[in-house]
Amino acid sequence: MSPAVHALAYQDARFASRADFQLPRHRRLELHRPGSLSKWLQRWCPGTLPVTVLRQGQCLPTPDEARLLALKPRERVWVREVWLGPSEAPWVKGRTVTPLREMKGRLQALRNLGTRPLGSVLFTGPAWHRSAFLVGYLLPPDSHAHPLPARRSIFSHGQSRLLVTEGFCNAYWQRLEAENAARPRGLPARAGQSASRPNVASDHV
Ligand SMILES: C=C(O[C@@H]1C=C(C(=O)O)C=C[C@H]1O)C(=O)O
Repeated sequence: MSPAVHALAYQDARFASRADFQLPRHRRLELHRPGSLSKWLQRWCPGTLPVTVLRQGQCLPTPDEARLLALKPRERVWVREVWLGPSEAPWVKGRTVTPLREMKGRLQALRNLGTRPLGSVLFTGPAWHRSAFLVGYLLPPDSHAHPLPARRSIFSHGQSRLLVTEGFCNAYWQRLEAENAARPRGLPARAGQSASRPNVASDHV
């Protein structure tokens, strides 16, 4: 699957936290992995983690984002959409949304992130508070693309909030499951193994 197909398929995908959410237990647990996801993915890359920026800039939020961030009607946000992992078969689709009016001070630096992963800002320097994960699916507007198991949480610091949504592609599950199968029994990959700062809080999004 080329990134272009992915980009079209999952742009502005709706997040659905569904009552019929069904995943094998190990995948469900994986969605709650604490710490920096980009750092976790980094171990699969010999050099730097490939980050493909699909778009970055101002737009209107999706209805579910507006609701979660309690935005005013038609209030604009700054959005960044990326693929993390090899461009021919990316592992994770990331979408970060912050209300424009909250994009002050240190958050201005987000505009210059480029292909550095967001995790390099969120998990180093001053502590961000991270809400508990909401898990579900990313439902693409294009019905030919399949839903991705996904999670989202809000990072907050002072008056600033970032809603980060991460959708996990087949290539991610395949790689992880191959790795687990190769590991001696009783030694599962430990949640938070790669976390520089767990940064997990108890309140729900
Ligand atoms: C939130 C993190 O950042 C990751 C990096 C992103 C980016 O560079 O835009 C987006 C989503 C995340 O998966 C993380 O590393 O945990």
